[in-house]
Amino acid sequence: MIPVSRGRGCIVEYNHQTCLFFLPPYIALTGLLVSLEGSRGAISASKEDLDFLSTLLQNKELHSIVKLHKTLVDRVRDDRRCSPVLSSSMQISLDVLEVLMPRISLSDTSKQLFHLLQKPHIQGILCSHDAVAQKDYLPRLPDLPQEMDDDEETIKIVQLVKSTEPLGATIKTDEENGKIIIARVMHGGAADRSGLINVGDEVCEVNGINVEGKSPADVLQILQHSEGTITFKLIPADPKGGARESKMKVRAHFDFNTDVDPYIPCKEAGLSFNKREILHIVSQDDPYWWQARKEGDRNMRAGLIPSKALQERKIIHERLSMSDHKKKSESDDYDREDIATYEEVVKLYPRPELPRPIVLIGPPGVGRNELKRRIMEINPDKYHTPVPHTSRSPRIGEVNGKEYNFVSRELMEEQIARGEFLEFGEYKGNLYGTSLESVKSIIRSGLTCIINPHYQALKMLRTPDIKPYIIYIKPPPFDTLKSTRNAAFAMSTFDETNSRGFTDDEFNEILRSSKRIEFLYDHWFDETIVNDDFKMALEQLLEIDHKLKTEPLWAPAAWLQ
Ligand SMILES: Nc1ncnc2c1ncn2[C@@H]1O[C@H](COP(=O)(O)OP(=O)(O)OP(=O)(O)O)[C@@H](O)[C@H]1O
Repeated sequence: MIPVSRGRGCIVEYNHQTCLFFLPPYIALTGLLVSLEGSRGAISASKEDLDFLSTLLQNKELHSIVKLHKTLVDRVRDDRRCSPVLSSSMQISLDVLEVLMPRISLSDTSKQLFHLLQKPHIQGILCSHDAVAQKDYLPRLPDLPQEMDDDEETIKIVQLVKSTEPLGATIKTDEENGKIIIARVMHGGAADRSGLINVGDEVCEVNGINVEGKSPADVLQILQHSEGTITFKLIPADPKGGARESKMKVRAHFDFNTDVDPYIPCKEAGLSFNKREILHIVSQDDPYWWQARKEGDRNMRAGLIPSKALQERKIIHERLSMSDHKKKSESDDYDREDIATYEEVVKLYPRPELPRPIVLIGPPGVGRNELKRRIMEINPDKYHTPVPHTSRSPRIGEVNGKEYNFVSRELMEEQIARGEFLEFGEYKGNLYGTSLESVKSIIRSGLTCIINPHYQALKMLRTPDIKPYIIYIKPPPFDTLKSTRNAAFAMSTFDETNSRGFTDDEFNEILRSSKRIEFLYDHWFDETIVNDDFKMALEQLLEIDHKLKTEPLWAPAAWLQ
């Protein structure tokens, strides 16, 4: 008779006596081997089979697997050892990356760790760990009431302990049958964490009060007046399993105030935010109202925000009504193609070998050139600006590639037609321009490229192969603009000879043009510097550049795809 093992016990027929050992499986393996060797003569099997079995039972790998299995089984049994030590390993890894960033050049180990932590599969494991670890089943609830309806199979009774935290679910009247149903469950809220309340569940009773025929406002009143435990009697919707939380992060391109929004289905469930804030979209299940959290917000409950489609509709509607009220010339701006709502973003880590170029955008005359000139003067080995191209002939003393790249008019026209120039123009019969390739070659050289192109060049620059960091140089209000420029005897850039100060009309023109640039492009600005005090503006620019080289910063997700 060949020994057999069943489950964790082990039945061994040995000398026609049946013994039942409840031994750890790996010890049982040894027992089997002993019994096999001791009863070879009594077993009616070929020597070949017995040798095979004996070798198998001695196999080290088999012993290791059985041992591993036992360890896992023991751990799963022991609840305390299974609970996660933390649920924010992803955030910790990001913190570690930030700490490591300025130190990667110090040792190979920190460099290795820095690269390892950025690997998608490591981040994937950490994310999955946190998702599992964050499943919070607290608070512990009292026992369920004894009495149950006859049709108890279709009813579920959910008890939640009332706290200061909102329930995190909204209700509505079902249009077809007039019943109260769960309309939304906010991700991370108390209802969601309970895992017991789902969208579509029909509410029959709240704290023993039948809600049939009542309005959502009546039910809300019951909830507000209840103390301690809230008991819901629900008819479950089709159980489809909880929706998984999305990991999408977006930058908002508009302000949203839940208190003044006329369309939001439940103000209390809304999430107000400001333009440029980073939002973590946790659910897009509803076509009109997404659920989101603010990035870095410790409050785990998500709030309602308008979906991209809803916000686009709002913007189109606003533009149409504005253009109805304005003359054509005034409404031109509102024809801009971009309908900026949300942009998906990811954190972009600095790459010392490929520094991101700094692009200074602003109205002509605001001081971009002066800022660029001064930052290059302070650190000429670090910052470079592209050498422009021209079709004019070199003057005495001018060197090709230094003041200008001198090219023929035909070649420059061909390159312009192929879209290879960021910007170009004609002055006194000669073409001048900055090529995209000249920007790329500075990036490749490891230097920081700094440029101050016309704002129309932004579209061409904002691409994955350039990854620009766009800084908007904003003029201060009229009085400050005028007083700072006059005090510095600033030369007007509107005057071709550059030999006089700015006029009031020119200051107004700077402000007008800044409004237009903001309207058209402010969703692309990574940062804004108000150029009132020049020294402070320069300091801010240097700080931004330091941040750009040492910190992971949000950038369009499309750049990494
Ligand atoms: N904060 C400031 N305070 C005083 N003067 C300033 C300040 N910033 C710039 N200026 C002066 O304003 C003038 C115009 O600046 P600059 O040439 O840099 O403008 P710009 O934005 O490059 O305009 P353009 O694109 O038309 O050349 C210069 O004389 C500059 O020294």
